[in-house]
Amino acid sequence: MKLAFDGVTAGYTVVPAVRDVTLTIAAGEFVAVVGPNGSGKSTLLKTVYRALRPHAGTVRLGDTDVWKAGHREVARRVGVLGQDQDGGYDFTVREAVRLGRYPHLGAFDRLTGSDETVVTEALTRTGATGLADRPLSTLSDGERQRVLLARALAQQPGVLLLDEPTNHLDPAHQLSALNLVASSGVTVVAALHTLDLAARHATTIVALNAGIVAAAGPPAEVLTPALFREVFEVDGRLIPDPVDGRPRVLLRELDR
Ligand SMILES: Nc1ncnc2c1ncn2[C@@H]1O[C@H](COP(=O)(O)OP(=O)(O)OP(=O)(O)O)[C@@H](O)[C@H]1O
Repeated sequence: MKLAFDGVTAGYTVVPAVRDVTLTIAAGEFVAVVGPNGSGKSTLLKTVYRALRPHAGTVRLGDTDVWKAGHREVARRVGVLGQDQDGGYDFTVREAVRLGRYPHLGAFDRLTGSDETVVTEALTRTGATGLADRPLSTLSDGERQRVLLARALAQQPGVLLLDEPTNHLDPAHQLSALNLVASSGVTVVAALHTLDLAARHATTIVALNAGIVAAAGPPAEVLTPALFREVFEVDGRLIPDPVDGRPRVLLRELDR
């Protein structure tokens, strides 16, 4: 599903946290939103899942203005893996993942066999099958993050919003989680701090600096030495991976 921001300005006080963001994200793209702490990455995502109404501008999912559509319609189309989302601690893992199906059900509907198949598949794809009967409250941070990703996938959304989806994951699970969402065919917008993961997995990088889009485009066009210096205040460069040629990021402290 296509996602478009047109002149979006949003924030928590009179000072906007994101300013005049205009971006069109085609169906199936994997967009990594990168930027320093406080640059507005989470804020931009919140305008899509209706956690923060923009002061100005529109956010469109396909042809639907998300702030004019019903809450339920947006909840069906947008899957969210938020930052330190608790996910309902009294649930078992399987129950938590089942919640992903609820936006698709009517008020008195129950999950069907095909809903259960989707839940089982999401658990399998995220490597969480072995956790299915555990209470969510007993999981490690990384295990819980995988389960919440399973829930977002079980929702079969048109757009998947991921706010630092890998911050608790070990290296193998970081790579598998990003490969999984990249190959899902769903439009993905992920706020990522690890620039190497962003460069390797994203089709498009959006770099935010103090709430403004500093650059947007393919990794090799956006992640230039000048951008690393100006936006991230590091000495950075992109090099091809010696094994598969995909872009990798090398970072050093800036010589001042
Ligand atoms: N609930 C809030 N109330 C007031 N200000 C907020 C709130 N949430 C975020 N902000 C401010 O809005 C700005 C953008 O924050 P945001 O969380 O979008 O940044 P971010 O790029 O996701 O940061 P990080 O990399 O640290 O997670 C920051 O200046 C932040 O202090």
